[in-house]
Amino acid sequence: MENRGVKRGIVIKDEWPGYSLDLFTYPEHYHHDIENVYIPHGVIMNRIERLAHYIKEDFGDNNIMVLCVLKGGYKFCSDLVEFIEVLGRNTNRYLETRVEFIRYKSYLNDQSTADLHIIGNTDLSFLRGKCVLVVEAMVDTGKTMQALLKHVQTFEPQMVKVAGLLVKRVPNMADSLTDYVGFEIPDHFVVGYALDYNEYFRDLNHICVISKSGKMKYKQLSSTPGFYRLTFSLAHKALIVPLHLFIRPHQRLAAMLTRLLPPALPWEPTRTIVLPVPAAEEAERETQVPPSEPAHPEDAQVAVSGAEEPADRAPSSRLQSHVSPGFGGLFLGLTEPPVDMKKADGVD
Ligand SMILES: O=P(O)(O)OC[C@H]1O[C@H](OP(=O)(O)OP(=O)(O)O)[C@H](O)[C@@H]1O
Ligand SMILES: Nc1nc2[nH]cnc2c(=O)[nH]1
Repeated sequence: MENRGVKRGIVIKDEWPGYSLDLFTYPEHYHHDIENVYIPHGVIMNRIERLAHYIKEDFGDNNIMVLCVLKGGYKFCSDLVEFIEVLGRNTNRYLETRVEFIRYKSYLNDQSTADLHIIGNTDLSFLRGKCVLVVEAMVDTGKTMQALLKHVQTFEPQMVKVAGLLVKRVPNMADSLTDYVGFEIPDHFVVGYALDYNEYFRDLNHICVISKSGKMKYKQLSSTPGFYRLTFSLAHKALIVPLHLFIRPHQRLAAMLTRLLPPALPWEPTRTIVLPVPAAEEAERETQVPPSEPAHPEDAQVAVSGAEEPADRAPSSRLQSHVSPGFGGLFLGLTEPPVDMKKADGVD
């Protein structure tokens, strides 16, 4: 099979207006949140089938170690692997596929942030000596893919290829990172087919351009501005350390004073605490690349803005919101969770 079009994929021109929403079915609740159907689900599927052919040709008789980049890549990966397996069943050359996952996160709203996190297991030693296919839904600035490929190479795989469903046409475009491209698209923020905007729209089957009102509706405010956060954190440390040393032995007095003092400061940076991760869940621990702040910004956003917490987050990240110890507790260094939370977590 001729591999023309595989490096750039189907090139969608800047002028492409997408299809009118009236022509397709989609979840009704997103009616005002998307501009158009940019790439219909059927077209996505057919393109993926074609990519499966290219990949099968290139990998020859080598088994494929698939590394799926979550969360955005989960639908693409699932459909791509399915097509590769179907091809295998219909020929006398069946390739074994094994699928592993890695989760990267860097976007808040429609902006790439300075914090690029690997969430979960960072040990990819299962890649050693293997023919690896990295599967990613979107290559935009290329920051995620560059970091991932650097990390992957440290585990000395035999070969690494990258399948990107969408590659964005932006200045300093990252097209050299991908070997198999579904579509090259203009610089629009697209959602659907597992691509999200603050965790919304992953359940949309088509790829669509998000509307202005959709952005407004699901926007998350950045947590306390950096300046206040830094000042607060320094002041907090300067006061807490000496106070903690003196008052900590008098727990009862401290608790009583806490009840008398006013609740949290209006600009308190976070109402989220990180619970200790039990040994069995150690593999779920969160790591940052490069190391910066310990908590995931997304989690702070949700807690501060009071937005609905995505259902999938709480159990995996072991983060739970609770009413903070407030002004008094802050200055007295009381950071234990309230009684009801301790019960919920089985702490005596
Ligand atoms: O090329 P880049 O500019 O780095 O952007 C690409 C990344 O952005 C999205 O992930 P996101 O950080 O939103 O996390 P998610 O996959 O969990 O939605 C997408 O799924 C890619 O992984
Ligand atoms: N959902 C979504 N995530 C992205 N990450 C980088 N670019 C995009 C985009 O256009 N849409």
